[in-house]
Amino acid sequence: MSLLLTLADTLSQNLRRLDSQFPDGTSPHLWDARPCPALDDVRQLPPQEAFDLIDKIRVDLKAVEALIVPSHFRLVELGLLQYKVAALNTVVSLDVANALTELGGQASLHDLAVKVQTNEHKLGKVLRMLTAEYIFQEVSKDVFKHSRHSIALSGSKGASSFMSFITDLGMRAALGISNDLRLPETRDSFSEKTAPFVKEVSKDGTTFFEYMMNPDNAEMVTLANDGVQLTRCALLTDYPWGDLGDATVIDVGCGAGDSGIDVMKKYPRLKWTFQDFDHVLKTVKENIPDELQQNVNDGSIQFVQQDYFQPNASRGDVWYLRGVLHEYTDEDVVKILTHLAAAMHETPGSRMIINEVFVASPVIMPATSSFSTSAPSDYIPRKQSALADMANAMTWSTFSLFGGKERSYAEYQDLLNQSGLKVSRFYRFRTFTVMLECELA
Ligand SMILES: C[S@@+](CC[C@H](N)C(=O)[O-])C[C@H]1O[C@@H](n2cnc3c(N)ncnc32)[C@H](O)[C@@H]1O
Repeated sequence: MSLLLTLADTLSQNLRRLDSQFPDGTSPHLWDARPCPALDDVRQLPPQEAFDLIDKIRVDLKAVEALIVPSHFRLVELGLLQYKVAALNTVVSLDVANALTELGGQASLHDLAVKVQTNEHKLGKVLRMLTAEYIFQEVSKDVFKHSRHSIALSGSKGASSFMSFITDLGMRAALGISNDLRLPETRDSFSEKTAPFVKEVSKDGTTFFEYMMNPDNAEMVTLANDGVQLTRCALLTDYPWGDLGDATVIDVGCGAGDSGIDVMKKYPRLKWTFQDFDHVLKTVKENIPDELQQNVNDGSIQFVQQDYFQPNASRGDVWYLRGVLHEYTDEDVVKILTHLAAAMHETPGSRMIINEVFVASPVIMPATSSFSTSAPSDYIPRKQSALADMANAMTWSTFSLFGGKERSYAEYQDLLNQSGLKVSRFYRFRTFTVMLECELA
């Protein structure tokens, strides 16, 4: 059977299986200007089987595209993707989604252009870049209407602020990636000081972290919080926090402490030690909500100033590192992990949990397989972030702005082994992050 027919059969089967995952009348819609309840609420996750099917279907749909599009068009189209990004950036900065809502959810191009004060012809071209992605829809010539995805850009708490960040500052930083890999002074660097943001955007040595902390750019912190929502529900749901009972979790390099706070709200029996520098802990203390104040008063929540490059003073059952290790070179990661392994020796049975984005291979084709007639979705590796393509894009986004090094499962395994630890379990979340559980070797 040809690859085209294999894909036709596999997609047909998987789409039918996916449809059966949605109870009657809840199958995803596209044209109605409202979110799809089963998929578009960041506070809930689709069932595991539906999530896996969606991942597979997307890989096979890309294969169909790659199969039927001539190489010269395929490559040029990929090279022109910046115009999609620019279109998204334009509708966000002109606030087209809210304008369309105010015009009743459907409007002529003329009325829309008048409302957002731009040129009608250019706006039409921008909108059509997006209707091709089913963001907005053209319902008759030059008449545009909201779709399920464009409605997400409207409202004061819509996706638009995060979109404006990744399509503007993110795009500018991304332009520095090829030079970063090419130039001898940056190609082996994972430092925030040489990150593409510094070279392409700030140009005066200001790092992205310093830029974020500048009170003039206060909106950056809110934006970062919007990004967090893409992974938070999976962090709370796909790791068995409830099985930890009343264990003590040490939140190493806790930052604002938001993930620990959310975990404790859901699992109030847990004891929690926030570790970071004093000035950071001050903010964490301010962030503790009323419902957890009693845990502070009775000592179930503690705040400990701790440099993770020094021997660790705390004792605990679960050592939690979220978004910490990707900031460091391999040598520094081994230093941090070795100190933590020494502390874990003080509490028999303790474990470490590492929450990161893992570098992922969208598809790995064994050279000996009958791949030419199998669907690529049968070759998605499991020990990595799900949504591989999105996960990898996220790693580039982080690197372009902050520097640092996101790693694969095998790379983490190697660093853990060098530090006296070993992987005990792997949790592939229903998002692009994972949890790696480890114990003393
Ligand atoms: C990328 S943030 C991660 C924050 C948090 N875990 C989260 O998930 O949002 C890294 C944190 O590590 C802290 N940090 C940096 N160097 C440190 C060190 N040597 N010892 C302890 N904490 C450190 C920073 O202050 C920052 O809050």
